[in-house]
Amino acid sequence: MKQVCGDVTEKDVPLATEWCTSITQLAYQGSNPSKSLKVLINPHGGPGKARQIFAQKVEPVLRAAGCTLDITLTTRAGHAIDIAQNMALTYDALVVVSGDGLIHEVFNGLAKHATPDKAFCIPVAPIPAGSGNGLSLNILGLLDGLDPCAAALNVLKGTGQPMKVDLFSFTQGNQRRISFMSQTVGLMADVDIETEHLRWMGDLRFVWGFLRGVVTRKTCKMELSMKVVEQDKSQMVDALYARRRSAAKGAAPGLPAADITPTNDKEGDEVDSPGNWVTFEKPILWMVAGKGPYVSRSLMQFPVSHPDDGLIDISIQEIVCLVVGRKFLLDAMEGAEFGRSYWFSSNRYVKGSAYRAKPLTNSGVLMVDGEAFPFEEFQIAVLPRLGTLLSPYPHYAPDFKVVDAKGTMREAT
Ligand SMILES: Nc1ncnc2c1ncn2[C@@H]1O[C@H](COP(=O)(O)OP(=O)(O)OP(=O)(O)O)[C@@H](O)[C@H]1O
Repeated sequence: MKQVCGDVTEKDVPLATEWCTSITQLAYQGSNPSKSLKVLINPHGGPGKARQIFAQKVEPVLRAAGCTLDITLTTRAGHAIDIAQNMALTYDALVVVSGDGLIHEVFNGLAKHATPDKAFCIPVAPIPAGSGNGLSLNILGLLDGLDPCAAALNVLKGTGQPMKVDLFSFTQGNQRRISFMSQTVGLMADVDIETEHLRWMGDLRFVWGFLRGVVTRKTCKMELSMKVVEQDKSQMVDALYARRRSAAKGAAPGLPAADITPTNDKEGDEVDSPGNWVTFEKPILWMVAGKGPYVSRSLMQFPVSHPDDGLIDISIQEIVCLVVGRKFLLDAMEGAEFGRSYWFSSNRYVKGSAYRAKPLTNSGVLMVDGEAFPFEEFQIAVLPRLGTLLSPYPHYAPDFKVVDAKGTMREAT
């Protein structure tokens, strides 16, 4: 018998091959690591290191696993929309090396695809290379969410069972866009826009912008109409953990026609969604609505969010007789990365199936998924389970700590 290596003979080769295949299957949790991937890289995202991050930390991992890569460097804003819109539906996943802005473009491109329902079934996998990287943090958690190598492994392992996620239909005038993460007005939106030029600072720009906002402390006047489904904070925490345990899955209903124009009739809904309409018209410091616990490493904005409950979490920071002063805002920074502000009584937090927002002043900032939009009336409806993500878990990765009777934060059980 011919020696192959050391004591290994020809007859051992089939056995060794079978053994290697089993190890590979074990390592990749039953998913085939050799994938066909469309890769989008934004060379100008965040601190501008996306190209190096991909070449040094991500590409070697994907190539070693035998993946076929079709790589495009985006050359302008809007480029990723065009690519996703015209993409062949033959890829196993769409890998996005950037921050959340490019992910926003990708989902909007998929919505314009000739066959959007099929296009939305191609899973999207973020590789963190922007400033906020909220989606990556939500999929991989605080520890791994900013690690490009962990994100590369998620691409190889995560396609076994992609995670369905709700998206939002954002309508303004007769324009419809897809939002996947957040809509923000007031101080938090000012923070985003006023620190655009500080992308080189990475996510520290948000902390700097918040401190600056505390000094200027402007209020914001909006009329908010929310179709509220749940508003009891303790029950929302209980539901979070119950749902994580069961991680229920259902069928994706698809993208409704693009012309769901808003109606002014509060009784008549453009979508058949649950809940009761509630109107809120007090001056506020900010309103942030969206999905996914983290919007950046320093802020767990929606700690009780579920990927696919068909609802949007809405957080309104009220002004209560000037109690919300500068000291309060500075205190609010402590524990913000663990969602401590969720428990503040001045943080009105509800889950709804739709909402409308109408600015009552002429000037202000509206950010959608971190991108600036006209400060005008808009409407949001949830598109249940339309998006598909690669994720190691069937739920968002970050844990939410609860506050006990003594005000100490602890892990929820
Ligand atoms: N080649 C390019 N030149 C200029 N802008 C680009 C280019 N490619 C993409 N963009 C734009 O850059 C915007 C921001 O990109 P990205 O999300 O990657 O970074 P970021 O905003 O720093 O990160 P985050 O959204 O997580 O804060 C995108 O919305 C996109 O419109």
